[in-house]
Amino acid sequence: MSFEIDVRLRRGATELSYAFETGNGLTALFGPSGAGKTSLLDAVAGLVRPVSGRIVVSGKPVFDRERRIDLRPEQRRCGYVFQDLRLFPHKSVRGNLEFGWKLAPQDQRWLAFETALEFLGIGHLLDRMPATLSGGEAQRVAIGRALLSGPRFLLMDEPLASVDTARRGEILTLIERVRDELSLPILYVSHDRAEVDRLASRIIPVEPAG
Ligand SMILES: Nc1ncnc2c1ncn2[C@@H]1O[C@H](COP(=O)(O)OP(=O)(O)OP(=O)(O)O)[C@@H](O)[C@H]1O
Repeated sequence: MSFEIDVRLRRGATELSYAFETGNGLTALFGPSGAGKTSLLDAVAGLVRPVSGRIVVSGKPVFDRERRIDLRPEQRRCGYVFQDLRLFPHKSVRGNLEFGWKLAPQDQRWLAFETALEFLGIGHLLDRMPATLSGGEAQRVAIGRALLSGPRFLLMDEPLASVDTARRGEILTLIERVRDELSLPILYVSHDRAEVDRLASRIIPVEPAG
């Protein structure tokens, strides 16, 4: 199993619950705005603490309320590509990538810096600042920063949201390569049915609470 999830979260007045297990590959969380997709990614990353339940990734419990397990985000080794990318605006592309790279202890790095540049096609962007990048370029840098942190699994929140239509195919192909060539378990959020049909080996519907 890649992700074994059975948790309840509280977000403001809203209670959200999720229960599913996934195999390898890319699992899509699919549902309307406000249904609780990002909240679940945040809980898997360790940024939101569930009120109860457990989250296991590739056999390792990262949260288990009953067993009092709650690993810190950096102990979970997750690569998170945020919906709004969150590149550091004051750092160059190189600086952003190096930030991811430095997060990983040496023995947990499985992707060389040069290989990441080649894989993502971003070598020519190293000295650019994030504000000067197109949506697709910024997305590739955000994926690079996540991969360079030596993750055991990836969380991707609407990675096509800030990419214009002309470039979507390019990023979709890149995500397929991440899925197939790096064999990392991926939890992927989208509300675009065609996108999840193309990418996902499993689709988990997330419905609004109540
Ligand atoms: N920090 C917060 N405080 C209070 N309520 C929150 C908070 N974050 C999210 N919520 C609420 O929790 C619910 C789930 O939000 P979440 O962002 O997880 O949904 P989503 O499915 O990812 O939506 P979208 O597709 O619009 O990103 C919503 O009702 C939202 O208003």
